[in-house]
Amino acid sequence: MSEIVWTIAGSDSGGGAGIQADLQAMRSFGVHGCSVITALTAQNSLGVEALNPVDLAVIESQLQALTHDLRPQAIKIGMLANVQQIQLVAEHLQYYRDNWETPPQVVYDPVAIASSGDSLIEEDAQSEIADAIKTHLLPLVDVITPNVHETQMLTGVYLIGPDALRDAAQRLQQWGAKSVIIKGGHWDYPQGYCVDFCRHGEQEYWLGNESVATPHTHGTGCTLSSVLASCLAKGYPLKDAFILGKAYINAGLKAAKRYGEGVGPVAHTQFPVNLADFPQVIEPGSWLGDALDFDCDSDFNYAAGFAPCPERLGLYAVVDSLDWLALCLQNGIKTVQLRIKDADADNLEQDILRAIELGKTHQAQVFINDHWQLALKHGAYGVHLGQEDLHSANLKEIQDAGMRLGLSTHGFYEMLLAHNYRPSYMAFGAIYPTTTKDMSGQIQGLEKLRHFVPLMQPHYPCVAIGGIDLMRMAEVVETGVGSVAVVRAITEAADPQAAIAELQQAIAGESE
Ligand SMILES: Cc1ncc(COP(=O)(O)OP(=O)(O)O)c(N)n1
Ligand SMILES: Cc1nc(C(=O)O)sc1CCOP(=O)(O)O
Ligand SMILES: [Mg+2]
Repeated sequence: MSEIVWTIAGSDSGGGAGIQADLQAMRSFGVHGCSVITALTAQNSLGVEALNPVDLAVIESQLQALTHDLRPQAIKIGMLANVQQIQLVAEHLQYYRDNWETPPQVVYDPVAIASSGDSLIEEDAQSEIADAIKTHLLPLVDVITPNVHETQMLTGVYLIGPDALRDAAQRLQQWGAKSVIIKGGHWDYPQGYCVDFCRHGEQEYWLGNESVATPHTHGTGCTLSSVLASCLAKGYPLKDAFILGKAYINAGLKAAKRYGEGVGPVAHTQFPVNLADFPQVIEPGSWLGDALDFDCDSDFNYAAGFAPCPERLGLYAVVDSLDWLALCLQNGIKTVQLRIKDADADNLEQDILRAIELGKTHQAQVFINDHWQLALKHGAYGVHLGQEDLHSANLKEIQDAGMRLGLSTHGFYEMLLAHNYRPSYMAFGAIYPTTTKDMSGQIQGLEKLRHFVPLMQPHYPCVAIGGIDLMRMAEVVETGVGSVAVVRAITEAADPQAAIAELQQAIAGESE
């Protein structure tokens, strides 16, 4: 646990929200949480009995103490009770931005209304508070996470449908927030579903799942923003943090219990491990996409459920020529991919045809990268596609031909997007830095592989790829992954035949 995250928020005497929820969520994600308390709310499960903002000097002293020693990678901001508190926190954020070598990422949950329906800001100052948030705080915020009421309060946009959410998010971005996550917990659109929206720069992400039927939802907003801050502190991209936040909340709602006579707290569990807790990535063409009126490319041929391949693919060689492919097959590798990146290569079709024939001769699984039309034309065992290919390839034809489909993923969001298609296998990369391909910003590491494998391997053969060599094979195979794909470990080996034998042995030895 080396990352530090601060929460600047109110204390909830009832123990379900505010600082009390934030620190529990941070612990679940393995970061060290520090607190700056802005208000001592007197709350229980029935409502807010008193607000009690903390003096500015007391907030200042907490911030100073943490600044002197425990500098954070991310800050979660929750309840700020008045305009003066907003200004003070904004001054500090500006200072960190101007003076620290690596300023923290800032996640702001603009807490205004508790789940009991009670206001958490000084009510007679609502409009000044909204103005101060827009003027002082939003320009310093990386992610703002309002619920439907808070979005309407801040933007004046009435959230009647997806376009209204887009419009509201853009307004919040115009005031300075880099990214916006609008929580759909109170939205109930489509009925019985919980849909959340993220606008990150110009990019949009929509996640949805059936609403969890429980009245015990106290602290969900605080918890989500704390998970986001924790994941950002650990270097996760926002779209992955968004997925994990939703999954953690879903698990917490399912496990939530009654404490007191009113709204109980969302439970705090662990880093999400059950696929059933994860949300669905909503895409155009899907049922939820249609319900939300998403535009769909007319030539998009959505298909899900592809022919199976062996549960464990073992050593998987990815090569760029017929000669390498033949050498791998002759040396006993049973899964090989022909990855020719030059679409105008001489003899491209001829090489693909020959690769498919060689695969049949050796009773091996030969996958063709990218060139799905030629793979279809010549009856390949399978194709390997990237996520960017999903809307251009004719998935229906690939499925109808009984051809296997392998899909690349880079992180939790792409993993769930790939899951929508029920492919024949799923690849996770890049596990380590590699020089074969520019994978900057997409290095997953072993810790994430350890999460991906138990989530997906019960459903698909899983493949680890990127920077893997003989030295690293043992720790990769230890994650339980059933297949390891390599390029340079074979093609740049001094003795490729010996390297293949050693790699095969390392996989077999470790998975025994
Ligand atoms: C087994 C395996 N995993 C991932 C990839 C990468 O595929 P993609 O994202 O389509 O990128 P390119 O290989 O086309 O550069 C792969 N080829 N094989
Ligand atoms: C082709 C490829 N795809 C990756 C992904 O993560 O999607 S990593 C990668 C390169 C793998 O090469 P090497 O074994 O030489 O590191
Ligand atoms: Mg590709």
